[in-house]
Amino acid sequence: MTARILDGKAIAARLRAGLAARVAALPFRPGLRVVRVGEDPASGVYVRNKDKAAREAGFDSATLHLPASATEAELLATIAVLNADPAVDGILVQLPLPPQIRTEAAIAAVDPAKDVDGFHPLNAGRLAAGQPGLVPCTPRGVMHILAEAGVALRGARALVLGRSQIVGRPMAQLLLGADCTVTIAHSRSRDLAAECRRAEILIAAVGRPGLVRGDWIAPGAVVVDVGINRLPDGRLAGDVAFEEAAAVAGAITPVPGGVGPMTIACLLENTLDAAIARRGGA
Ligand SMILES: NC(=O)C1=CN([C@@H]2O[C@H](COP(=O)(O)OP(=O)(O)OC[C@H]3O[C@@H](n4cnc5c(N)ncnc54)[C@H](OP(=O)(O)O)[C@@H]3O)[C@@H](O)[C@H]2O)C=CC1
Ligand SMILES: Nc1nc(=O)c2c([nH]1)NC[C@@H]1CN(c3ccc(C(=O)N[C@@H](CCC(=O)O)C(=O)O)cc3)C=[N+]21
Repeated sequence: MTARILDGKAIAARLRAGLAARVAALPFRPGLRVVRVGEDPASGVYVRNKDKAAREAGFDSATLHLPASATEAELLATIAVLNADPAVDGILVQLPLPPQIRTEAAIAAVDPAKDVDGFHPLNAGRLAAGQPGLVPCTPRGVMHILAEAGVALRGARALVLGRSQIVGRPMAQLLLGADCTVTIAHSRSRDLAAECRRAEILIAAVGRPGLVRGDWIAPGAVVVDVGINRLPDGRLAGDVAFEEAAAVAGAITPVPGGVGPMTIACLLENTLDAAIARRGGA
């Protein structure tokens, strides 16, 4: 048996085309601003891909670049200007930040109504409380992939590997909200392989290339690989050993071409949602 490949790149392209049509019908252009501090190399690709996708879909998109030596006060002042700018609907502060800046302070400074990353504690709290708000892009993208693949969520046993604020936790909240039976595993979990083998839906978000082996996967399971790891030879690899897993799973996302492009499409979706919530026009 060989797994169905869930083509995130194609799903993302369709999602972006739908967003572009909705943006074209608005009397204004939704505004997105990415704030980048310093030169984290992994962030470069992401920021460029995002800018291109945003412009193609008709968004007013720009990146503000502060030097690696910028102080926390300088970053907070930049965010305050964007919070006050009525043309700006979405603000994303690119992570990681240099060590002199507290990540929590930067996240908390963004107006929750413009927090298109969904990282602000108010939006994280809304998600945990089952209230509407801005949801982190990567987990939102995973939910789109599961929907497109026709995966039945109600009552399904889902395992989320990873408990970060930006991926694992919000992922688990969304699956719980969709009536999955959710387990969250992490670096202190006792028997990861056994936890994985119980899962009908397995979401890997750990940042360890090839950690999830083929014999950890239940036959027919749906495997979503969020991991994006740069190997020494320059290639990208997921958290799942793809060839082994694809021989056992029912469906699986590749890396690249899986969750990554969905993150960018959902950033645009969040920006459009934020723009409509702020200005009307739905
Ligand atoms: N596709 C996309 O668009 C995106 C992809 N990513 C990728 O997803 C991956 C995860 O990102 P992120 O959540 O930010 O990472 P973090 O490093 O913030 O979190 C990793 C999580 O995995 C757990 N973990 C680490 N090692 C192990 C292990 N050996 N066994 C079990 N659990 C482990 C950690 O446990 P503990 O809490 O105990 O430390 C932690 O909860 C990365 O590869 C990242 O590049 C991230 C964002 C977007
Ligand atoms: N505030 C903030 N929000 C983020 O959402 C955020 C961030 N900071 N910091 C960095 C991570 C990482 N991330 C990626 C998104 C898309 C791809 C992506 O499109 N990947 C392509 C491949 C790109 C390539 O070829 O390198 C793919 O998987 O097919 C990758 C990585 C968002 N992040």
